[in-house]
Amino acid sequence: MGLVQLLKSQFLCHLIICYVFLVSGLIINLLQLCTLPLWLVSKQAARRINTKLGYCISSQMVAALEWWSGTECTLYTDPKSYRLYGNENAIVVLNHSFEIDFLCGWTFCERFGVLGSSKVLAKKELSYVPVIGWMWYFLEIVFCKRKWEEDRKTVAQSLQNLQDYPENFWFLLYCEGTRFTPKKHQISMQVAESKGLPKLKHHLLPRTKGFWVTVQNLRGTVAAVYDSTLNFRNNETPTLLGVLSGKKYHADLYVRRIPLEQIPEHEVECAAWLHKLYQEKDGFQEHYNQTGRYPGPIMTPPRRPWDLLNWLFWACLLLYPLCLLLARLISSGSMLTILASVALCSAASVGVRWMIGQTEIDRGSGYGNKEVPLKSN
Ligand SMILES: CC/C=C\C/C=C\C/C=C\C/C=C\C/C=C\C/C=C\CCC(=O)SCCNC(=O)CCNC(=O)[C@H](O)C(C)(C)COP(=O)(O)OP(=O)(O)OC[C@H]1O[C@@H](n2cnc3c(N)ncnc32)[C@H](O)[C@@H]1OP(=O)(O)O
Ligand SMILES: CCCCCCCC/C=C\CCCCCCCC(=O)OC[C@@H](O)COP(=O)(O)O
Repeated sequence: MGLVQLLKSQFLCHLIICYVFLVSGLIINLLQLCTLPLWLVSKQAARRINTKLGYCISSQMVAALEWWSGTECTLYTDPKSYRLYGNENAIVVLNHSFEIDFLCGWTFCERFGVLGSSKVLAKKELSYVPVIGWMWYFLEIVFCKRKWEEDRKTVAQSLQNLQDYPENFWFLLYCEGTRFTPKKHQISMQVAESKGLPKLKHHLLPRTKGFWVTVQNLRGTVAAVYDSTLNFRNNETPTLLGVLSGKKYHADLYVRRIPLEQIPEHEVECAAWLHKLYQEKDGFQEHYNQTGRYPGPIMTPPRRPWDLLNWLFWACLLLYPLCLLLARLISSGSMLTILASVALCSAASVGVRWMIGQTEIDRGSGYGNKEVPLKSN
């Protein structure tokens, strides 16, 4: 192990990165809260400011992936479509099998300049996660309870609010609705069978209602669907803790741009279209597993310095007072103050570990885990 790699694996480095993320994140959450009165005066100005503030948080995680772990992200796509990425609104459909798939998604957002404004249809539970979840309120992220009867109105309403969004955005949709596990896969394939649909090997059966309602409500606002299929080289199962420890991964993303006009308007046809799309995606994954690559040319955008500069800015701002505080603490010689500080740091570490746990599949929800009474087709 080289010296740099040894440094990256040190717990102290992880503590510093997490400290900067947590404290800067809470400061930014507070600044976001301060923009509330502005929403009444100028909604568009408030939105623009919040995309910048949001960028300051999410780009720290991207910087950890790109600059700290040195993970490489390769994009397979056609050059004609490539020119449009970042210059139009789009719905992104992505497979949901990896703990850091969202982070790779964010990395591409960063490289195409839409990180601050990126959107997702997220489970409601994530809105309670400090820093990221709180940031999302101000970025108008669409939350769902994964209970269609409750979601149908709220999701449609939140989507309609995006119709006059002042910046280009990508709206991410994980149609599988939950992360891939062998058990969830087995159950969803039973559902596929009962519906007379072909079985998928690498994906869960997509949930179609969220896709349909998104397409319906963003018609005229977004130009295309970016069908995106992600995989990692060497059968890696990347984790956020791995990234934090400086482990380098290699992500491959295959993107096809599908103009929105090609997607059927009627719900049943739209659902059938999505099922067909997932059958094709399954084929791409099989192709990847056999050949180690996706079809088409490689058009990888280079990483930009802004995420790193943002992290360095916050690190300088927050590490200096921390060092001063530590020096005073030690020189004070008060055992009580030192113990109280250690307790506070431990509590913060446990908090961050819990946040990281939100990305871990083993700690994932039970959604899609229950056998459903099947109606035969
Ligand atoms: C150039 C570069 C391009 C791309 C770069 C890539 C990406 C970057 C883009 C943007 C980045 C932005 C942000 C990223 C940051 C962070 C993201 C983090 C995480 C958030 C992700 C989540 O939280 S995922 C979970 C929430 N989302 C979803 O669930 C979406 C999908 N779900 C739906 O659409 C659902 O329909 C629903 C949620 C709207 C409602 O769910 P509900 O369960 O109530 O209803 P359903 O109708 O779906 O269920 C009943 C029907 O389903 C059938 N069924 C039953 N069991 C199963 C089963 N196990 N599997 C499949 N189907 C099942 C059942 O039979 C019913 O069928 P019907 O035919 O009767 O409808
Ligand atoms: C600069 C580095 C900072 C390191 C510290 C980072 C601390 C982590 C902070 C926030 C973590 C929250 C990120 C939320 C994104 C999680 C995305 C996700 O994968 O959600 C799962 C959801 O789709 C489906 O859930 P289930 O599979 O049903 O369960």
